Amino acid sequence: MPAVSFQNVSKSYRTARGELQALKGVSFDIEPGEFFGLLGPNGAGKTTLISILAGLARASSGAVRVHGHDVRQDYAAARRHLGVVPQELVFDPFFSVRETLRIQSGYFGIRHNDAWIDELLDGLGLADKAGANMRQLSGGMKRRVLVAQALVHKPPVIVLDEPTAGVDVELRQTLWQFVSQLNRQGSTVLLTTHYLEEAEALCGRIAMLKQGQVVALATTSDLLRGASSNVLRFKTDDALPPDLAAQARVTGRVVQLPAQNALDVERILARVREAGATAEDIEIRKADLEDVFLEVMTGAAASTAAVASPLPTEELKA
Ligand SMILES: Nc1ncnc2c1ncn2[C@@H]1O[C@H](COP(=O)(O)OP(=O)(O)OP(=O)(O)O)[C@@H](O)[C@H]1O
Repeated sequence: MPAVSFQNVSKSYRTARGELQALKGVSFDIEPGEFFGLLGPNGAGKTTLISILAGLARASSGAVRVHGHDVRQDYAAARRHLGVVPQELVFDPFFSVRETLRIQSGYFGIRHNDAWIDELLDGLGLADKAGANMRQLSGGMKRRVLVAQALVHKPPVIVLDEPTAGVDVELRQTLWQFVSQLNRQGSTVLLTTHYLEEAEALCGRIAMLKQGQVVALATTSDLLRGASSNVLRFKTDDALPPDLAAQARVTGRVVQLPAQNALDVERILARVREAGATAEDIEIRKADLEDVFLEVMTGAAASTAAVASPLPTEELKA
């Protein structure tokens, strides 16, 4: 039985400008023990999908199950199997860290949870803050408590919605060490993030959402293999010819272009020279998840076999 199952999930919102379809028939399963990444640009529908999974929003149609429990018909059982770390920090400022975690345990009917609470505090680098009031904690510390709070009932499925947005390197490392350890011990992890480096390092399988639809669903290594295998990187102050500009990832002076082989590299550099531009600091590197993501989002990867797409190519290009 899958740990999480999304079956043909659609969601529309009524807005002042009419109906907005945030999710359009999303289907995929996450198996127990997977570290699964859900990626997509702003507005793709990631938070909507997670809100439906957590029972905070209702799907317009389709079904979502957690360890076989329907999130609507069998809400309490589904919720018990889930530990959701939300994006936003909301706490009662008057309780201490330990009290906050005891209260949360109480919501799940768990008493005498201090041994596990201590393990959580230790694992998340919060041991010396157990007695501190929530209002005395820094933003990063509060975020750690949010993670601990989601895990008080030892849920088999951990859902992290952009847990590292705006947090420092130390917290990221603590968080990933702890979550990876829980994953190695059998927990299923569903992660949404805009940090593609983190997703590449952590996730075994990835789904990419675009405008409410799954446009790629494959193991991380298959996604990387399916991408243009190399990237040509150089710096320039000059304008690129329009055909190259359309494919390029440009950050300030740095231009990055997919290049399969040496012939591609020569062809691109010749085109740059012909356009009267000068390329400096030329490098060739292996494609990473960010390159794959950009290829998928611009439709270029729709034809690559390794990107197991549930949609026909025509739909992807539309
Ligand atoms: N309560 C709501 N009412 C109306 N429209 C909404 C509501 N919540 C989300 N949307 C719209 O649904 C679409 C999907 O939004 P969602 O927040 O799920 O995207 P996301 O992938 O999580 O984006 P981000 O990366 O910015 O968090 C967007 O167009 C958004 O404006």
